[in-house]
Amino acid sequence: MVNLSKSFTPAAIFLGLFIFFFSVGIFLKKNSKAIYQNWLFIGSLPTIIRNSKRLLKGVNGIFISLDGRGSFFINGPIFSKLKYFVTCHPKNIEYILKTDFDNFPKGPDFMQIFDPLGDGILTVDSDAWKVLRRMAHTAFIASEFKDLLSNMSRKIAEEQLVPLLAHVAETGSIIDLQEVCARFTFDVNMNAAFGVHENYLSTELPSNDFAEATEQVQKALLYRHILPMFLWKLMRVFNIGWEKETTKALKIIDAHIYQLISQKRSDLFQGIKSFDLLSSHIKTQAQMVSTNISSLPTKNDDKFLRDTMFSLFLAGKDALASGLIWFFWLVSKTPAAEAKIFEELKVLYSSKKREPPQETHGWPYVFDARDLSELIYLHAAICESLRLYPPVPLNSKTVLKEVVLPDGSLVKPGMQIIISSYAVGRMSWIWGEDCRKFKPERWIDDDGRLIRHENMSKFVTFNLGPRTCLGKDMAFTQIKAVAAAILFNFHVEVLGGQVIVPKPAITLHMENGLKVKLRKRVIC
Ligand code: HEM
Repeated sequence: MVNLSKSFTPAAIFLGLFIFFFSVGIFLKKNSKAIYQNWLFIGSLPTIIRNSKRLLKGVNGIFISLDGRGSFFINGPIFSKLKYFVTCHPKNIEYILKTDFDNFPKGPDFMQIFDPLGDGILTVDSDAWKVLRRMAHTAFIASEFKDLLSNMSRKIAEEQLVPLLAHVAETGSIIDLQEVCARFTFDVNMNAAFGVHENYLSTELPSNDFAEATEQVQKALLYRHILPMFLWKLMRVFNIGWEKETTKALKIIDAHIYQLISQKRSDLFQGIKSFDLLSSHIKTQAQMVSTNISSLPTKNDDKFLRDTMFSLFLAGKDALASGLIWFFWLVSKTPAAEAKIFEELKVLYSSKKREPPQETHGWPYVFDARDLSELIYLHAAICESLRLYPPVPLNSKTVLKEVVLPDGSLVKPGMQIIISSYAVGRMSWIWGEDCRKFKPERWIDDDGRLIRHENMSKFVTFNLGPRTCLGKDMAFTQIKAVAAAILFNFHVEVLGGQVIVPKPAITLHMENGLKVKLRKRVIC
């Protein structure tokens, strides 16, 4: 079994500062009864650092103790800019993400933390974002792109995923399903973004420099969120710790992406047709430049394409892998839900079997993603798992103008707003007393139709408003394809005794992976 998560050691400078700040904090403790501790001078830095591994549960615990208030403030050190307003209140969230959208940009600090992504769609605000959003939207809604996605997910499931899992089942070995999902989404997103097939998911579980460099960058992004900016910038200047590793990783990433752009330009020049996101962006960029529609970020240079494509690639890859792994875990713990998903797939399988011309439907059977789009219970189960384990559990915004939010909280310029989608799904006053239960039925009405909580502010997994996730349809297509390929062909047995906890990261992964054994299913 390959384990991609290499250990990550914070630099000594960080430890030294932490011990110093923590001791001073004990001495100057302001309010020992506070649920979360705010220390004079150093604010909540020790608490944040100490709890960084359990940040989500910690924040969730605070919300539970606030008994329906849904918001709280938390201070950073006075010498830093860390002043947070944390909320899971649906009305606040709707106001911030939708109603008063322009007042809550991501802000310059976000851009600095995420500078490995350059001026891509995930980092920029205002006019620059609008141009990128338009370009990406054009690419995502193209029917050729949608076809590319369903054909490719079927191909990867048929030629890589199922053969790998069949091998695991035959040999009786144990596999980390989280790693399998990560490799699947890497291949899918390389195809979708760049139109290339890396074969990262294959029986040999090969290494891949680009995949590993990407993972390194994501780790750095997490620590940049936790530490004061001056500290990680200092580490970058002195080229130490994870900043040193990040610089190395970025060289690998840049070299690979620039090579892919150059190859794509040459293919397009030769008239070779492709419908991936890079091809679409190269074409739109050329049109915009030639018609002078906008000179903003659409300069005809490769740096623009590098930033755009790396951002799109990252936006999809990790969220998708995270969505998949929590889904499998929740389903494995809920046999009744698993049985209903299987029954639904069996009905679909039988209807396909009757269709002329007869195909050879022996084991394994891989569904066409387009056929899966109508399955109600599967869709509901995916929504339910995304509610409990939103792949992007925290979202941050800044404040331009002082404003009173719907719950009465006053937020001021300079404050950082943290929206906890993780907590939204776990509050009884939002989702009812059984909010912690995995219950796909809550998404289905009495007539057996899907309830579209997706459009309401209590389901913020894909964001709300103008910056709603552009890959939502793609996410459902891919999760359904993998769920059907695995659950229809295999019994998944999650090994007992595993500690399943979220890993500290920007996206919600499992700290220790998910070790499983597989058995072939008999389909009759
Ligand atoms: C289960 C899977 C996914 C979830 C839960 C998810 C969730 C989100 C969330 C919460 C945001 C807002 C982030 C922010 O404002 O900082 C976002 C933005 C975005 N997502 Fe997804 N995402 C998923 C999959 C995908 C996929 C497969 C793609 C395809 C590339 C994608 C593309 C994007 C893009 C381009 C944005 C930026 C939108 C903008 O700022 O205008 N996402 N997503």
